Amino acid sequence: MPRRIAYDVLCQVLGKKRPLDEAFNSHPHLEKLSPKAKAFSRALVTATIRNKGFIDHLIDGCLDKRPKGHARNILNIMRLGVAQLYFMHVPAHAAVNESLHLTNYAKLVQYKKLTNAVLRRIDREKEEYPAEVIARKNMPDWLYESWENAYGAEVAIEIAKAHLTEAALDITPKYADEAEIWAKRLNGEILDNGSVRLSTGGRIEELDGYSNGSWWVQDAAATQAVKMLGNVTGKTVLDLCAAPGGKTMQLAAAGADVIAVDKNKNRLKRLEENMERTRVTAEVVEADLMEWEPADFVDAILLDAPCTATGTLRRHPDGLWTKKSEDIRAMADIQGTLWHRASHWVKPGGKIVYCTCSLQPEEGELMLKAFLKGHKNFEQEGEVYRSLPSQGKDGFFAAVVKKVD
Ligand SMILES: C[S@@+](CC[C@H](N)C(=O)[O-])C[C@H]1O[C@@H](n2cnc3c(N)ncnc32)[C@H](O)[C@@H]1O
Repeated sequence: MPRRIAYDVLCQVLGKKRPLDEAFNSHPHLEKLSPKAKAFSRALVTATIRNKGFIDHLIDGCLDKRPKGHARNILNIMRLGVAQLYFMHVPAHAAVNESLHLTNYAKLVQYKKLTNAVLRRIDREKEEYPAEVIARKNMPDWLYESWENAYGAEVAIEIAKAHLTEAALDITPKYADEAEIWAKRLNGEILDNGSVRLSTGGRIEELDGYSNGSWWVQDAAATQAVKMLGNVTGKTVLDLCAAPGGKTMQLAAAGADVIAVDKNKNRLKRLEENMERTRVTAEVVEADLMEWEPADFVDAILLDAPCTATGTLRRHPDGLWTKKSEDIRAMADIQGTLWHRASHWVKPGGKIVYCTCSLQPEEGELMLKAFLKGHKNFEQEGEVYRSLPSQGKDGFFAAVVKKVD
């Protein structure tokens, strides 16, 4: 059963470009699995997607040509088999036999012999590959080349290598001076920005301090944007593209009067739940920022714009295969429009922090350059913030601009 679910989810993600979290969590038979089987199923499909480029390289080496149409799904069975052999420490006989059973489930029994031959050959020829080789093969060329262009070859390969493992779990304590307490209680370490990095496994909801809202999950890099606004106590801050509310909670906990705007109802529901749990308040507005406007000017704005999210692929490796290079231009257009609209809503002397969790300069450094060129009534304040997964944080960009008149 766990492998069947992994197979179904893999077909959904690679075939239908459905997000992994959504496809996995909505699988109709998920609740029939024990917690252990559920964890195995999730780990298997994630390892397969994370290492798909390398796995396909091995499979392609055993095939004259890839099957077409529905038969293409046999590749997904082989992929899951190779992932078990290479990345899941499953004994070879179990990985192969379970994959052969899957051919019945997938109505692809005519490929049983081929699947057996491919998996046995890959197991026989199994060798240790350098991390660089696996990492590079896992990255689509368009994406890897964009990082080479932006950060140079040495950094690009380090970024790719960072994607071989899952990202750490960072939490933001509601009160900054409680970082030490939570680091001790949750067996974590305090990072240079004040986040606590957890080594504890298990369900987040069951960890000490979660249910009473003493902290929330937020990558260390993502905490930077709010900090760049400086002291927000008593200031009215528009939190644009706010859901599910990581930065809303940060702003509200720091004493700002927050107006949190987002157009996604479901994500706003999560924002409301998050605020209730952490006992912070904000005015919540469900609206499309392409049309909505605030009633008054505000002291400051945080624009956490929608983006390609190529900085969070360690957590969401499905993005490697669901995103395309054309998405960058489309996102940059939206980001430019949102930033331009926001530029009308801040008081003179007020600041806008623009941020994205993308590694693409078009959505970060180049977007800032274009904004400054087109908005002479704003000037950049301080240095930009740019983090990379190779530094152990999500890829993130943030810049502050100030309205000068
Ligand atoms: C990067 S996420 C925001 C994360 C959030 N700031 C946090 O810290 O938890 C981007 C958000 O932009 C929202 N969004 C995208 N386009 C929008 C629009 N035109 N109007 C309002 N919200 C939009 C999405 O619904 C999504 O929740």
